[in-house]
Amino acid sequence: MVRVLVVAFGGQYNHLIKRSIEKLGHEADMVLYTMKPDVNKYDCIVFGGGPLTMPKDFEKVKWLKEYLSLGKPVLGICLGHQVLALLNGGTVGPSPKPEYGDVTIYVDDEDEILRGLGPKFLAWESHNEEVLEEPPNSVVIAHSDNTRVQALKYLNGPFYGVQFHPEVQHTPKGSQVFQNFISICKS
Ligand SMILES: NC(=O)CC[C@H](N)C(=O)O
Repeated sequence: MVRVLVVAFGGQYNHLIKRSIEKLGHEADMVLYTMKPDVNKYDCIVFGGGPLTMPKDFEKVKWLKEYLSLGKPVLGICLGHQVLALLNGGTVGPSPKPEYGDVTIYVDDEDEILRGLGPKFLAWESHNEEVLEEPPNSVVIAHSDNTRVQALKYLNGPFYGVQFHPEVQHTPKGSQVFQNFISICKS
């Protein structure tokens, strides 16, 4: 069994991340980022979504950089994906075309985190900001018509980011993302 720490940023779907992981038979605890949760007893970490605006609020979440040096797998979702990108030297700012609702995601590289999801799938989106320039140590592995960086894989660690929400039922194949992440956590 894999033990996952879900770092919550106050997003309305954060508890669904915990539920998605538990449904797969694994353990997940959710702790608000302001509590600076101790990550020692967990195998991997998820950064959830939330109403913070990046990069304006980056100072508040900068301390999460500590987690990246531990070598544990990290999955960033929506805001969490934006935070992960900023921690790794990417650029985040207002979306030229914000997305809300069902969006088709095109898989550019069916890497381990998007295994079983190509060549395209439907996902739920809710964001006003996005990763405008990916970090130098990352590769864009999915895009949509309005957002160039829908998913990132990092080359400096087992880190992954998705702009869409795999945890809601409006993303029918979302559970596959968590299944893939759990497999990464196990390896
Ligand atoms: N749902 C979210 O996590 C939103 C993240 C961020 N505030 C944005 O609008 O892009």
